Amino acid sequence: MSNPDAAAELSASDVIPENSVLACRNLRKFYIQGSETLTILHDVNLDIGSGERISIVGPSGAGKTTLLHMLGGLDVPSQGQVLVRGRDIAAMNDRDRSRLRNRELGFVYQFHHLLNEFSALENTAMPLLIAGEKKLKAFERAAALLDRVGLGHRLKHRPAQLSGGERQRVAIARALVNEPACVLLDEPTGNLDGDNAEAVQALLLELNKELAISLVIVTHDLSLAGRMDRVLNLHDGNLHEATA
Ligand SMILES: Nc1ncnc2c1ncn2[C@@H]1O[C@H](COP(=O)(O)OP(=O)(O)OP(=O)(O)O)[C@@H](O)[C@H]1O
Repeated sequence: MSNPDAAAELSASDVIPENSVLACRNLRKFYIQGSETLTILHDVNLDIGSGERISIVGPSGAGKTTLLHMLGGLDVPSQGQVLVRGRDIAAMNDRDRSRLRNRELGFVYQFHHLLNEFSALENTAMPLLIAGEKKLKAFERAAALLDRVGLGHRLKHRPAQLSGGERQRVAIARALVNEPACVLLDEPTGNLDGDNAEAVQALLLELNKELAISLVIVTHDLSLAGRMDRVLNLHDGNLHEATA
């Protein structure tokens, strides 16, 4: 039975909403450099609901990528919790963290990070193959997703044989292939020209609607940021709702 006194001691920020796919509580990140402590994130609290789209903006060096890496379990916080569907990814061992990351999260970076020696199809199927899915099923699902992002005619092309916009669409297909709850994107349009950036933005919004996948986008592109449900500004190590 739950203890009502213990529950009363919880502050509002301790409560994780029921539809939370990704949350952090009292997140801090600092680096010790000699006798100095460089604090990047002071006390960040965040809740991302199912299908919700948020963008994180802020000046260069504010700690946006640091925060994204922490939310995705790619880096560990100095203090605080990162909760993926209510489970603290920061407190897990490497193996459990990788598993949870592979199952629940997808990643898209400014530079596509595709493997040059593999085709678009193989790159897209990779997270499923790593998770132990059978080859045939992994390739079927990857082909369907590549078709969905408009690259059904480029399955066998390697990254060097694709345009920048096409490479980014492969990276998006790869991020979605394991049907994650949330995709974390770091400047997904930062390396694209206007038309390609616009096409990738539109694609992300369509996929978010279709698949109810939450999106967390770090960007300097205010047009992309403005198309999210919430825009959060990272400033002086804290997140603030940006006012329109
Ligand atoms: N390993 C490290 N040791 C010390 N300082 C670090 C380390 N990694 C990052 N930093 C510092 O943390 C700060 C935040 O970096 P981060 O890349 O998160 O910023 P950002 O907001 O994403 O910047 P940009 O918009 O330019 O990409 C920077 O000042 C950086 O120098």
